[in-house]
Amino acid sequence: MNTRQTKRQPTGGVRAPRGAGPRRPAAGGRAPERRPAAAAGGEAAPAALNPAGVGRALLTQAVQVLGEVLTFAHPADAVLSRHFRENHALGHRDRGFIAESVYGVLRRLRWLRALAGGQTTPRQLLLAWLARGEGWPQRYFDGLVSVSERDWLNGLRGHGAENISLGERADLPDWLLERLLADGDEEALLALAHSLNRPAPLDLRVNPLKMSRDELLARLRADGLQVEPGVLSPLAVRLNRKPALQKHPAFVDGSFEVQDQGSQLLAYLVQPRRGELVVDFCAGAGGKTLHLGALMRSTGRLYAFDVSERRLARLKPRMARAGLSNVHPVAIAHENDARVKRLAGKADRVLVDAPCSGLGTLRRNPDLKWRQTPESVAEMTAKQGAILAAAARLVRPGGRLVYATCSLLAEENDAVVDAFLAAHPEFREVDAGEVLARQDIPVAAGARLRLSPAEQDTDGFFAAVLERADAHA
Ligand SMILES: C[S@@+](CC[C@H](N)C(=O)[O-])C[C@H]1O[C@@H](n2cnc3c(N)ncnc32)[C@H](O)[C@@H]1O
Repeated sequence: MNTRQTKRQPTGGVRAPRGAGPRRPAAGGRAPERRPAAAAGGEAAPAALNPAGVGRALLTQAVQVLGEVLTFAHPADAVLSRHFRENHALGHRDRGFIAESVYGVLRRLRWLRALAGGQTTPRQLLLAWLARGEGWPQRYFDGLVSVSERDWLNGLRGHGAENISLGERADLPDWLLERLLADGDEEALLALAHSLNRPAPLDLRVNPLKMSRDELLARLRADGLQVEPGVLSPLAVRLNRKPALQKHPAFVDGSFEVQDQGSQLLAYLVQPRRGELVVDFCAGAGGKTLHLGALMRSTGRLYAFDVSERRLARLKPRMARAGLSNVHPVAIAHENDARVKRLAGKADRVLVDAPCSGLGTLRRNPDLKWRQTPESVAEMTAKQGAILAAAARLVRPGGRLVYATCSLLAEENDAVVDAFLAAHPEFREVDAGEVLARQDIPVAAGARLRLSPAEQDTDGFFAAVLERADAHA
């Protein structure tokens, strides 16, 4: 189940430095500066480090973590977080090397296996990633690998793209490839797959109750950060790097949150007004709740439902930091809980940010493509239909219901909405693109919002806006 960009990141920052601090050879083949011994976190001596600053011990550690991640028993970010907690003396760059290597292999796993051929060990996958994905020249491996590994790596370097299947080039399992290729456009599929294999940028959402976007931009620039206003969401700020921001005074005082720009558009589809009764049905740790509460200027009542008490517990300090007094977190047992039914027909607006496969967030969670299965997706779609139907009962006549996922699969998106509309003639669909255009949000969204990293450089999102007929209509 996916909770999107609300997770604390494995390296200890608000966002992971996936893709930060490159250890590739610099352009022209110049090796990066050797870092000081003190930054090596656990390495024996600077002499043991290669020009990329990696020694045998660090490489072995990365292989060990990768081996655990590749069992797919736990999400990759949880495995990494645990490893870093247990090895708290590890320096920032070493954490970066381990996290980037693990995510690099996860992103390109099928391609790496095709290059390496046959059964591959985690160590072989990691070495193949460094040689072919990161572009390490042979001399970087001196002292790190055995003679036979060196010969094996040399063999890999000559391996081209011939005889590589579409699934290997796209780095997707066959079942997912088939679903995403439903319209047969291989070029579009590869563009999407490649965009999903790039690390995501870091987006912030300014809290309009605390400061304006221009103020936040000025403040971050004064701190030497390169920031730009987001092009989609009126509250978004995009950074070109991923600094650890959780101790930044403007984060601590609730002036901003970390939130993907695509995710920010969902609150504008709900479009809550001051004084209304609004329900965030699957609130989790409150990524969207905080945005909705701020758009309501902390007035009215905003219920934050979720079946996970643990996630709702993470919402509480965030609400306090954001200065919101209109949010009411409610842990429910299931979508038909009595605490839900009490609000039947009373809500002005309901958001269903449904539990989903999370396949739109592969830039951040590349292991999901290997962890999800057709069976897990089928289970999810049944749940989504049940949650949407239960949430719809809360909507008052004339009220609005927004269904959203961060999935790219039609069965979790259009199929759920189409089935709902067929069974609920009292609801009609409203054009999502028009709802956004009326708020001066320039997204060529279409009747149903569809965002993808290939098109908008956001996570993959889907949303449909539904309205219940007025009692007098
Ligand atoms: C995509 S996540 C929500 C993310 C959240 N809205 C945010 O912006 O951070 C889906 C959430 O649905 C919750 N969930 C799963 N089954 C549910 C149910 N039957 N009723 C309500 N929430 C449910 C999960 O616990 C999870 O937190």
